[in-house]
Amino acid sequence: LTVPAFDSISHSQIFERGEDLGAEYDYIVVGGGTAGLTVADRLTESGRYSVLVIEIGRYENGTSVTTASQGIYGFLDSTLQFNIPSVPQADLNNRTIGVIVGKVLGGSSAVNGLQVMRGQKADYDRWNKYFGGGSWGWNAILPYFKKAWRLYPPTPEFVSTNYKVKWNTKYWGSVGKLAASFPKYAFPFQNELLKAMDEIPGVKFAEDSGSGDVGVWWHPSSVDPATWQRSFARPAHWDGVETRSNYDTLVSHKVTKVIFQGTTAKGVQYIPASATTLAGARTVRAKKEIILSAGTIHTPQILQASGVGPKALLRQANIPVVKDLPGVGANFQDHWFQLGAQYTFAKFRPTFQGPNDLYSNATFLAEAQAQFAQNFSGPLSIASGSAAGWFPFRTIAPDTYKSIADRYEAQNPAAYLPPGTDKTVIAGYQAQKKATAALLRSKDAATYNLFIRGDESEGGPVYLHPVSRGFVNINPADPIFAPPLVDYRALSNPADIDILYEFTKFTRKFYAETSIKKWEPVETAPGLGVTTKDGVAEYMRATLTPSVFHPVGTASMLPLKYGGVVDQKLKVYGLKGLSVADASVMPDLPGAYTQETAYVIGEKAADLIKARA
Ligand SMILES: Cc1cc2nc3c(=O)[nH]c(=O)nc-3n(C[C@H](O)[C@H](O)[C@H](O)COP(=O)(O)OP(=O)(O)OC[C@H]3O[C@@H](n4cnc5c(N)ncnc54)[C@H](O)[C@@H]3O)c2cc1C
Repeated sequence: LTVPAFDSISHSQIFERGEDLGAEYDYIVVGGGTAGLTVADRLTESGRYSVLVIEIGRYENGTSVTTASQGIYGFLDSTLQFNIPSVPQADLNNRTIGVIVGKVLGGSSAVNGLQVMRGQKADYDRWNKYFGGGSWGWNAILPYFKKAWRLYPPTPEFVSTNYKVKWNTKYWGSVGKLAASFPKYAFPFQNELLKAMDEIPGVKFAEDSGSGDVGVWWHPSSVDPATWQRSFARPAHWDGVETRSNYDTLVSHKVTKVIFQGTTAKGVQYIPASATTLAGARTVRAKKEIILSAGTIHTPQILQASGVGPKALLRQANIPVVKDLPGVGANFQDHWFQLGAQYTFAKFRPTFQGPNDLYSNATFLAEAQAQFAQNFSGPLSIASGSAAGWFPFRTIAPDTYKSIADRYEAQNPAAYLPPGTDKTVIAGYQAQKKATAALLRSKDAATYNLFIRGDESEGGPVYLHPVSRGFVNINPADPIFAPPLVDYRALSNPADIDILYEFTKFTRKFYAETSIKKWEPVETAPGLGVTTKDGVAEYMRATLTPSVFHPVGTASMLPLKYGGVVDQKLKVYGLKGLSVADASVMPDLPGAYTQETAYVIGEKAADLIKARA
């Protein structure tokens, strides 16, 4: 076997031809992404087990993945992503949304916006409660956050020049392979916005972005402070493991299905990523377990293509049923944005400059480049952001939150799910509905996120817990080669409109009634003329984007009676030798962006798998 010289970085043995692989490994990890590379690293550490990772994307270490500044270069390189057109969104004027996830060794962690944060304690405790207890609550998984991430505290200068910068190392480890570090600069107008947030009744600054609290916080980015390059799954969990002869990686190959003997997963079938037929398909066997880590969009596709999913769909696609599991592909969720309420500030200049000056002002950019070249300081030390507000629904809608939560809770759970939804999936939605209604009434879980950059124009909020539910299914006409059918079903539940109407009113109040008003905010969208709920709804239908690239939920960790796909040990129900470790197992969204949690799923999965080895 030859190891091609991909570049000077040493790493797991990498192959580009299926012919070069062994016939059998202890474990096969499908998808070398955020959680997948974490699992594979931990399983190979002891040398006791052999592991093969199969990744559809390529090995890439160019500037599009390594550049951390501005946090956009991975996103801008379309060769590193899937960009799947969604099903036209019936309640969004039939608009189609691009479903973007990573397709490269390192997965979405190689192309994401590098923002590092975790959900609230209440989120992880809720995941446990669906089972009536267990080992996924906040206290149980905090050690995995610490294991995964090493925090590099902000510089004294950053702390002294910015508003209420707080962090607490007790929520972080010091040995984790992933670096979480703070920029060395914040745009001064960001501080104006933060001061204004501090004036909102009931809002506090959290002691750390990882403390599991709501409020306002400064958060680090996944940036290695030694090089100021992106810290992600590949450098953290794959580079530097060249001494492990028990660890092989096949890139540029797509897993088409899991092969079963009865109900035991025995191996996988795979083809070159560019193949358009199964003519050259090969198989490789797993002695112990196959771990699906292909992400929320592709894990359900692989399960269904393998005969694990809702039986009616499988029959329609002529796929023999290995296990009728109605929850596979259901319960699809993402954070939403582009919710209107966008602002520019008439008095921004001449006092301030903002992130957009890096694109529009050559002198400003040249100065920033000189500062960055000197010691990684200045505006280019920022990835895509460093502070935001995370507010409970009752904070933003103190007069209406109860009635909105009550009305939502009283809904018939089947009324807003796709026709024909299995009764277990409906029961799961009912359980989630109860939990989400409680969340809407709670002080401890955020629903509204106002992400601020300190720019002349600021966008609207992010919606952290949409109640509409979508699905990701195989295309029955071509389960393997056609992209999956992704339907966000955004705004299919009218309770989302009730909630988003409150978002719009609150955002307006924030700009009109706090000290930020001195910079003369001007609402550019939807415009102050749009005041009624119907008017806001119409605007949402025309503009809302039902994704911030945080898809979850399509292989949910929920009880079987709630349409679950995996149990709390991440094993697929009713099958042997098959588990899932990626964002698809999150039963519902955390009230924060998802990468920290995806890594934690990988860390915990590895321990669970080793414990049953
Ligand atoms: C553009 C973008 C910006 C984001 N910004 C942020 C942010 O700033 N902060 C934050 O916290 N989160 C962010 N996220 C979300 C976060 O990165 C993801 O939640 C997380 O990385 C998902 O991890 P995963 O392991 O579930 O999937 P992934 O990391 O996506 O891994 C799945 C892997 O499986 C591979 N694969 C798929 N199908 C197959 C197949 N058939 N055979 C073989 N391999 C396959 C894929 O190529 C991929 O490498 C962002 C995501 C994106 C896409």
